[in-house]
Amino acid sequence: MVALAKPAIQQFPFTKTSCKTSTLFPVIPLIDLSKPDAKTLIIKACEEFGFFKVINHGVPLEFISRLEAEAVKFFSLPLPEKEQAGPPRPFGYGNKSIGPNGDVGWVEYLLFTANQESNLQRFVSLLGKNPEKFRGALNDYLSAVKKMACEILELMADGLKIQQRNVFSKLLMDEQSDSVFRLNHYPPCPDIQSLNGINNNMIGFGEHTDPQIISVLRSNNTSGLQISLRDGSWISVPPDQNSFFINVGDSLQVLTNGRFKSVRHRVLANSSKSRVSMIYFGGPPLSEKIAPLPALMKGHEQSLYKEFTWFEYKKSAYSSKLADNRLIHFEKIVA
Ligand SMILES: C=C1C[C@]23C[C@@]1(O)CC[C@H]2[C@@]12CC[C@H](O)[C@@](C)(C(=O)O1)[C@H]2[C@@H]3C(=O)O
Ligand SMILES: O=C(O)CCC(=O)C(=O)O
Ligand SMILES: [Fe+2]
Repeated sequence: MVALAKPAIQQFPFTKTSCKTSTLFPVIPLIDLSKPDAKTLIIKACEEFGFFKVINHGVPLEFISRLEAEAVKFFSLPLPEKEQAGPPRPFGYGNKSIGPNGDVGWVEYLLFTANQESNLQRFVSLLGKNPEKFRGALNDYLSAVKKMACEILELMADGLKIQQRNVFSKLLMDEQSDSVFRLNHYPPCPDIQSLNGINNNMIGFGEHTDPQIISVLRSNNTSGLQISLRDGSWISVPPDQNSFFINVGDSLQVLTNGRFKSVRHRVLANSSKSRVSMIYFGGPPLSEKIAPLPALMKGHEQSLYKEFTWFEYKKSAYSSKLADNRLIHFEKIVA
């Protein structure tokens, strides 16, 4: 008997619209970095959502549009040309396959190290006709976004009443910081409305938490990003091309002994518009011990986590599937 191959589109994961979605529409916390109440609101947002939107961020809009234009130019190249910049392990072009463990999404992407000195030498020359332009746009964007991420981390330390203001930001500022940058392109998804007579949403990027300390996300004006609330329901994040969205990562959850929660998020493909996003994942040096900060431990408070380095966490993360709860292996069993 000849087995019929599934139509290509059915090999992708879907969510049905009947999936639990929130009916209360809580508003995504909005932080104006120029206002004095920013640090208090950031703490509240990190505790309640692990996610917030930032305005008055200081990143020149010209840096954003220049990098977006370079990304769009690259993703418009014929597939064989883009594939010359792959595979994405550890850095380069990837298409549909996400990570090393069989996850797939309706997405193509470029992964870079965010360490600008070592960046790009190897594959920048493959990034289209004018790699210098790409490199310049990337470096300007990365410097400005890293500065903003550090400012936010310092406001967090301040808001948590930690004396050492740079306790988090120094991890990103370290020359050995293991930070990553990603450009994602979600092409418009073919019409899948009527598959099986149910409303389906194609998964662009499956649900997950980010393993690092902090992620700084910017997208064009196409919707798709959703975050999961504490009750497990999903809410859509209205896109805003002039703002940034901040995710608490797993490592920040541990550094705050669970006071901040890393946010579960995903991207649904859009049926008519393409989405382009750029995300800076601020991570510590590989040798850094990730453990609750002593300054945050009250009285006899115990660490909720076993001791580990970022290298150990990353190794474990990269052997997991996208949707897995990666922190569970590092939680202490408290009697
Ligand atoms: C399935 C995977 C992709 C990922 C590595 C992993 O094994 C689990 C974590 C994933 C993630 C999510 C946030 C970032 O996009 C990313 C670059 C990261 O650091 O962890 C991806 C990894 C990836 O795409 O390689
Ligand atoms: O592309 C997006 O908007 C989010 C992607 C994401 O969560 C990731 O790359 O880790
Ligand atoms: Fe993510």
